[in-house]
Amino acid sequence: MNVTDTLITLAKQMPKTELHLHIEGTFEPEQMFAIAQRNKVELTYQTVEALKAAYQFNNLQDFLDLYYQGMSVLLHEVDFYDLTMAYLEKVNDENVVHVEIFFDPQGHTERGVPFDTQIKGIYRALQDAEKKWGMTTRLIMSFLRHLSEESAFETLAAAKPYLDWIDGIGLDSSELGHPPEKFLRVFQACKDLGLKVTAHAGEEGPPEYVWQAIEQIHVDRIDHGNRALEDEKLVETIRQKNLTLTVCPLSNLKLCVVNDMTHHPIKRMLALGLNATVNSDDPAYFGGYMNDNYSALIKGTGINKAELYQLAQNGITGSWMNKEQQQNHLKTLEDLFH
Ligand code: HPA
Ligand SMILES: [Zn+2]
Repeated sequence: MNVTDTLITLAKQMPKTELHLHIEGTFEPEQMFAIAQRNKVELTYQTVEALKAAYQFNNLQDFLDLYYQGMSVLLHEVDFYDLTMAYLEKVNDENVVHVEIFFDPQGHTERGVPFDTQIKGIYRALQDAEKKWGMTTRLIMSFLRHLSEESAFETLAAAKPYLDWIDGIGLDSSELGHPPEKFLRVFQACKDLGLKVTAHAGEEGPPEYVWQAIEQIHVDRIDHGNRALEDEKLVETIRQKNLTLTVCPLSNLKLCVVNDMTHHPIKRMLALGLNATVNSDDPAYFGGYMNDNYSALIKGTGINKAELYQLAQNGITGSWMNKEQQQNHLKTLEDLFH
């Protein structure tokens, strides 16, 4: 076997964590059509093939328009359960041992689907995965940044009875024009409740948005963070604070954040001492789950064995699983690599 194939095999075998995954972005067209039919909802696209053909994006907004359209067929608790379970089954087969899943409550409450319906379906699937496979899971409620801070506060109020099920808060959707500082007060309220905090920053938005996420929102993690590399002082700050970046290679390619996988900055991030991790973001839309993301990086950027090991380690140490579980997975990883 050549070096590339050996590394791809190793990437498949190693215990992996997924820290940046939107559950609504795992909606495979086949399942979307099946649930649409079950719920008697009309989709804009008539066939699975026509829908798949539309997955050509020039930027984040192009994708989001389809993403919100797709999730509109989710109406009942069982729909959220089925969606989540289908994803968990897939990644369990890929040796993913721990997942931290975002969901976008406002994408559903805005259409009249109650918060309770969504979270009950998602959480039941997470619990079943823990029972069935020993996978560990965390749930991250994300605010849509194109909506108001008031709407985020309403979402937090709806979540209050379920705080035991929610581990962290995220910030996603259209980044440009919606800086983190717009959500300063609501994130402070989340912190006061003891929730972890993360935010998408520096995917399309400027380094200034990453600064705001760190200095105003006081994030525990940064989702994407690609454009932080444009600012040396920011890189130094991220390193000093030991913040993890949840990087999404195939997403970056599909949304034209990078124009070619050979130009992906993940090797540079590692060389700069940043805690970069590999994640799939919205795998049904971007052409692949965890193993596909690792394969694409290995083929495109030529990451070596030491870098692959570092990425997997960062995924474990940057996760919100408990320390004992981290130690166990780090040991398994070490045994596999040495
Ligand atoms: O990649 C993303 N960026 C911002 N918002 C999102 N919502 C789902 N995926 C994304
Ligand atoms: Zn994302």
